[in-house]
Amino acid sequence: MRIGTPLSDTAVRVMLLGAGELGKEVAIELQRLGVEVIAVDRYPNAPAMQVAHRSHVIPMTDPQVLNGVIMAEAPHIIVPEIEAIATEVLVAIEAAGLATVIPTARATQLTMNREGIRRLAAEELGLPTSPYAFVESAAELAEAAHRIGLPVFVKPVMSSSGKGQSMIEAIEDADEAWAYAQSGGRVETARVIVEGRIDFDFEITLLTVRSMRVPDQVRGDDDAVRTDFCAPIGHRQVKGDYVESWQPQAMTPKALAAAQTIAGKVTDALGGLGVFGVELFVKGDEVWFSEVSPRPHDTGLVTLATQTMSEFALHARAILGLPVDVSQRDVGASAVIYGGIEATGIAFEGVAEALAVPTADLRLFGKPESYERRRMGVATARGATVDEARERARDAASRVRPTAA
Ligand SMILES: Nc1ncnc2c1ncn2[C@@H]1O[C@H](COP(=O)(O)OP(=O)(O)OP(=O)(O)O)[C@@H](O)[C@H]1O
Ligand SMILES: NCC(=O)N[C@@H]1O[C@H](COP(=O)([O-])[O-])[C@@H](O)[C@H]1O
Ligand SMILES: [Mg+2]
Repeated sequence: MRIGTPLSDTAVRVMLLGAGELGKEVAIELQRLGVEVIAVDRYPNAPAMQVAHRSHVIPMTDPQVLNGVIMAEAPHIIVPEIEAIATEVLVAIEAAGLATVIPTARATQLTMNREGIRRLAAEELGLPTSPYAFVESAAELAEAAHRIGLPVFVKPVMSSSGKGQSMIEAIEDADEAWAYAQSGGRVETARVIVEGRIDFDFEITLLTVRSMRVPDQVRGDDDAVRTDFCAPIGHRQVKGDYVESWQPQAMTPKALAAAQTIAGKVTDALGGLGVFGVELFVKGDEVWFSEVSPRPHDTGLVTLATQTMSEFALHARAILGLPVDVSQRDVGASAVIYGGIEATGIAFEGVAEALAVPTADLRLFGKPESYERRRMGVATARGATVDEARERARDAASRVRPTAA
């Protein structure tokens, strides 16, 4: 793709739908390449808005309003960033040839809803997954949990970062899990997935990148797309939200091959260009598909410290049709900094102490409002071993103290 001058007739305009911490890093990478960036989210001063050329605050789940903003801005490329968008609008925009949706409108629609991607992966592609059922009431939930076998995970079909998610170990807890799922989704829907627990040794995100082969003339031809895999990222989740990640995660050659095969099949089926975060459970040589983000993944924040090109740089390059380099340079880790308090305009104490940890770096996202379990920043570090890097990242993160103004 030819890149023009931002804010002129030749500009390449990219619209981010969702302007959180992941979008902020993508926006910075696009800015570096001279792309005009428009950030959209549900609240003002979202992280990516602070580094975009302009921004819009709209309910992105309202089809009419979303369509209006897209029509007014006429972006060349639309980059969905969060699991709460009226994706039917993107389908129509793509069908009318008005913009390229990353990776494709269909992929965005399928992955926005756990039902779409789970049925594609398990029923169409035949990939191994946990046993599952979709239910629409507390009674159906209890019945499904009984059939699948306890413990089960209960999640709203449209949610992310563990919102509305719980694990139940007794049928009596079905009512509470149902109510929690209803309150926690990013979008109002009564549908819930019930999943049997996979007893894994560890879980990974396999960042998978679909990009154009060079030379550029072959654009438009299906064979022109190549798939690359980053080194596997290991992570630890608490209450369905990632708290720590590291790269690489050691695994057997057989498990790695199986992981790449699964990721290849899923991303081929979704199509388009860009980074995908393929979430997998691993036990010995065995691998299960969990879910996939058709965009950079939160656990992939570690790549800011480890790879030649972070997952955000890879996404920016890939969506512009530019070549990518997925090589890992260093062993590293990331650790999340939660708000811990409910307040607006908070301050961060201990930043100097955190950055005094060898190899440590920080991202403070600049979210205008903090709450207990809101991710407000992340610490990264490198090390001679994964253990050393994890220790350093955790140490750095723990030195940062969010405080009310
Ligand atoms: N069926 C399962 N078996 C075992 N663990 C599970 C299962 N489902 C979820 N988990 C655990 O909960 C975590 C979060 O689940 P999941 O990825 O489905 O939620 P999410 O809300 O989409 O989170 P995110 O948006 O951060 O990816 C998983 O990474 C895993 O640790
Ligand atoms: N697991 C998905 C994920 O990490 N998404 C990231 O979190 C933001 C929402 O944060 P918020 O809920 O604090 O506004 C999203 O915009 C995205 O950057
Ligand atoms: Mg997940």
